[in-house]
Amino acid sequence: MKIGIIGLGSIGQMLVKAFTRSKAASADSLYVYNRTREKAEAFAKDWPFIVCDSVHECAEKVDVLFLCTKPLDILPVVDEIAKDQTVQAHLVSAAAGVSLGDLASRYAGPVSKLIPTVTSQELHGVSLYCCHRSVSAPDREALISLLDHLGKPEEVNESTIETATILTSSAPGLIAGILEQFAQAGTRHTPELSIEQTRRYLVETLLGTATLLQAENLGFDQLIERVATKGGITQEGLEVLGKFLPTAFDEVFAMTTQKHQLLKDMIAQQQKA
Ligand SMILES: O=C(O)[C@@H]1CCC=N1
Repeated sequence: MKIGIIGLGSIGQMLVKAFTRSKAASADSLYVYNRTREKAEAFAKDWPFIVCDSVHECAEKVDVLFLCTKPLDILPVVDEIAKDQTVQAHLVSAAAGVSLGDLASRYAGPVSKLIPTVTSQELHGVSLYCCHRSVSAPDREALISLLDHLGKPEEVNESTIETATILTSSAPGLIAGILEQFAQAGTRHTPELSIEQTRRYLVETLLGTATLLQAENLGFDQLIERVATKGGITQEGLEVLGKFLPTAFDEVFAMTTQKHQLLKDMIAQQQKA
C-alpha cells in the first residue's frame, strides 16, 4: 500500500513518524509533498520518504492520500487533485471543519475525514474517522488498518465528530493546560517546591494514572475510590473540582463549538466562490 501525505505541519510530521515507527510504511512506499520542498528534504533525512514535487505527483502515485494542510487549504488542494481524472487515490482530509460533502462535491473518488491526534506519534491516542458512502469496503478496511497503527481508531458520524474532536485531538493540549494550572497552584501554595518539580510530579503521575486505568480496565470512579479514603484528604479536593469544573468544561464545549461553526462558515464561503 502506497501512502501519501500533503503538508508537513505537526500532523503531517506525526503521521510520517507514526507510520515509519509502526512499519505501516517504508521509505519507498511513503510519498510526501510540502509547499517548501527544503523542509520536506530536511525532515526526510531523519524519517526517510520520497519527496514529491507537486500535489499531483503525490496523488497519482499513492493508494491513500492524507491531506494535512490548514482547513482553508484543503479544498484548493482537492481541486488540484481532481483536475486529473485518472487519479483514484482515497483522499483522507485531516482538517476540522471540512465535511465529507465538501470533499465529495470536488472529487469523484473515495473521500474520508480523519481527526488525528499528536499523541499518535507514540502510537497511542484516538483517531476519529468517517468515510463517505463513495468509499468501498476494501478502501475502508485499508484505512482502518492504517489507523490501527496510530492507536485506537474510532468511527464517528459528522454529528458527533466536533465534540469527539475536543475529547481526542484537542485533549492533549487541554490536558497540558490543566496540568500547568495544577503545577502553578502547587508552587503558589508551597514556594519551596519549584515549578519544575511540580510539573515533573504531574507528568509521571499522569503516565502512571493512564497506565493503571488501562492495565486494570478501571473506571474513573473505581480509581477515585482507590485513592480517596472516605472523609479523607483527596475527597476534599474532589469536592472543590466538582464545584468548579462542570461550568468550566461546559464553557470549553460552548466556545469550541462556536469556533467550529466559524470555520464551517468560512469553508461554506469557499464553496460559494
Ligand atoms: O485546534 C485546532 O484547531 C485543531 C483541531 C483539533 C486539534 N487541533
